[in-house]
Amino acid sequence: MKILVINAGSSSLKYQLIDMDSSEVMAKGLCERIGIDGKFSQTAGDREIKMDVAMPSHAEAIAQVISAITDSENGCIADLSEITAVGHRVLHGAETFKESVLVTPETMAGMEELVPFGPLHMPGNLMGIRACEKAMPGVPQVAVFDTSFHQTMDPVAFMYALPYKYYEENHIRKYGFHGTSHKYITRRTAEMLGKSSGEVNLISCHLGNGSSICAVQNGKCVDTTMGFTPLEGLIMGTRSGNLDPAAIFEIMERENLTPAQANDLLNKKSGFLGLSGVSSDMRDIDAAIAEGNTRAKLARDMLVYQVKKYIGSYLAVLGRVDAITFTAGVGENGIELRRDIVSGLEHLGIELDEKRNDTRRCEALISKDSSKVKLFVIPTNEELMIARDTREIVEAL
Ligand SMILES: Nc1ncnc2c1ncn2[C@@H]1O[C@H](COP(=O)(O)OP(=O)(O)O)[C@@H](O)[C@H]1O
Ligand SMILES: CC(=O)OP(=O)(O)O
Ligand SMILES: [Mg+2]
Repeated sequence: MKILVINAGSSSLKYQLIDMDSSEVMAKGLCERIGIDGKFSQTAGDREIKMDVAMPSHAEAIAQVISAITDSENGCIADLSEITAVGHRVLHGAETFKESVLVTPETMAGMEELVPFGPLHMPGNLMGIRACEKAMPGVPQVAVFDTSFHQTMDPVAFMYALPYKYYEENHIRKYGFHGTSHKYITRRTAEMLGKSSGEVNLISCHLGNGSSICAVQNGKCVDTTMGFTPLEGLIMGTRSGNLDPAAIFEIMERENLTPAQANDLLNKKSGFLGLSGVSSDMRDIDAAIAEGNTRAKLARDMLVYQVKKYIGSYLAVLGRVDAITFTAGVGENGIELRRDIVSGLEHLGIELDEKRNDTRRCEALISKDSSKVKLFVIPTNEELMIARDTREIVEAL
């Protein structure tokens, strides 16, 4: 069974074509700068494609993906009919979709209603589904939600202390995101500890362009840092993370901003980019720090401080913690960042092994043998999780 997995972001689209029988990733690629100019790359075995392609919307990106995987020279399948099903990452399931679902006219209508809950991601997610429907009519498609893994949170963790009617009537509450990644990290961490998922307590740190931390008890999410949207929690590439809402009312009044402009300010102009004035990208932040940029250093120090603070609070929530796992672009590559996050936590049984920590982008135990809490780096694999859910739903049809 060959499954195409589409992970559509606000301005990018990652994809993998996976042969589920052999677990082989037949092709893997990335469409970047959708809506700006358009850059495309794909690897299929030892064959590579890299080119500039105009991609005004996600529809052109999907067309490019299809053309690349079926390319006679550098592709990996002769015809689209080889694809059994398509799995899509969808940002927001809210309280409507607690688990992955088959895409039907009804579920599609339900997802349309959630666009206001995820204005940066949902339009691209849904456009990706529609474009695949058009290119592969009749091929089953499955939606896998970033929110699903967090559905096990208790109301004490997910409620906001707003007038209750906003929860009852408008479903305003914490949902949490990166759930597919946190679920994968939970499973892999359990495997590395020689435990079943249901036995493991961990703190999963997904630190990328978007970042979130998840507290997992007996394999289930009990709390997470992102909220109603992926804006809450940690400082991120362009997102502010937590702040006093009164601060934004003050700015809105002062600069006469509309709610949409304020949303844009917090989601796209804040975080590392807004603080440093340099970039949203951690590699650029590191380079700026090396040149003595104090605002870039402040942004990085804030991330370290905030992750440390959440680790402390989730240790309190969980009681026993078997492991802390780092994943995503910054978590997998940030050797010094990981060191700084866990330094000073030795009294809590968290002991980093500096030599083991000298690793990037591969699975590794990075704590000392004497460390009560094990520390791991595990590259995330959202695409594999999406493919597995897709197979399960399609096989049950
Ligand atoms: N070698 C590296 N060292 C430090 N940070 C890195 C490295 N490689 C990638 N990153 C950072 O990872 C982030 C992107 O993470 P990623 O998980 O790919 O993001 P997303 O999926 O949210 O787009 C960027 O800030 C990037 O700078
Ligand atoms: C939910 C979210 O923030 O996703 P990403 O990290 O891909 O931006
Ligand atoms: Mg990501």
